Amino acid sequence: MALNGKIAVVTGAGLGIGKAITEILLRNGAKVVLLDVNETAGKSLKEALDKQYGQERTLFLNCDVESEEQIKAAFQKTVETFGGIDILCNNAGILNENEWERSISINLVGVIKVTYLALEHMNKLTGGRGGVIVNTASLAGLGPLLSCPVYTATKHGVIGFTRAMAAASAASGYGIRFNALCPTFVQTDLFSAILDRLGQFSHLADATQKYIDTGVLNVSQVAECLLKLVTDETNNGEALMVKTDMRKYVTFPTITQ
Ligand SMILES: NC(=O)c1ccc[n+]([C@@H]2O[C@H](COP(=O)([O-])OP(=O)(O)OC[C@H]3O[C@@H](n4cnc5c(N)ncnc54)[C@H](O)[C@@H]3O)[C@@H](O)[C@H]2O)c1
Ligand SMILES: CCCCC[C@H](O)/C=C/C=C\C=C\C=C\[C@@H](O)[C@@H](O)CCCC(=O)O
Repeated sequence: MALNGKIAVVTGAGLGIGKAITEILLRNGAKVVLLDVNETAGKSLKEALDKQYGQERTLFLNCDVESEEQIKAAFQKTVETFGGIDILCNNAGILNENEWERSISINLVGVIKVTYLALEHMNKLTGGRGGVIVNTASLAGLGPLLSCPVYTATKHGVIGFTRAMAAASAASGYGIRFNALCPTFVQTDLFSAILDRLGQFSHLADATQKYIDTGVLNVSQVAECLLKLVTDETNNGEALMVKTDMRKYVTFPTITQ
């Protein structure tokens, strides 16, 4: 998929991995709608991007992925402004074992809500032009992160949802590819704040450090892998594992093996 003229929506675009995803999509020719609950971060990034790319290439909308109403309004505004949606990056997420229900609501339910509402605009069977949806999961979606069991569960759910949607889309003719991005630790605000977010598992901070010692990515390294999942049209139903020393498409058990 060439990105020139394509319309992308990125959730959690204001900071961290979402900001890097936004920037790499812009660099490669897409127009990007930035959705974030953090209005300050979103407006600040929009201001900076306007100077670099012009005001017409981006749109910032304050949107909480927990709110169906706000998501609907954001997609309506996106279609009114740019004419459609080709790429969706479900990136917004939190890590907070103290607020585990909210973690589920944002990391998993939010991905499902945004995906289902985007289908109304992207699905070829309902007048859309197809495209690609990439969900930011995590290495914790492939194996347990012992100090964050609910976060681990949300990311396992994101990968399962992504792979099932990829199969459903292919079998139904939606014209939409679905892929999951599974990075290890990445230097962002989420990562920096984790010692206060482990809740009843705070005693496992030292054990967690042993995982962290395997390496920490920068956001640009993650964005490069996102670009691959978006542009390589052979990628559907993939979970791309990203570590500091390797990238690998994960293989999963199948019903016949
Ligand atoms: N940092 C890591 O180590 C790491 C590793 C693998 C995967 N991830 C995942 O990457 C994604 C981005 O994380 P990050 O590290 O860039 O975090 P971050 O905290 O730096 O940025 C997350 C962004 O999402 C926004 N956001 C949070 N809740 C939201 C909501 N309800 N609605 C809309 N926007 C919301 C925040 O305002 C923020 O701008 C998350 O899904 C996270 O689970 C992070
Ligand atoms: C404490 C910071 C949390 C950041 C959250 C972010 O999503 C990063 C998670 C990073 C690592 C998770 C590691 C899990 C590792 C093991 O369970 C391992 O079995 C994973 C399986 C994949 C593999 O290494 O082959």
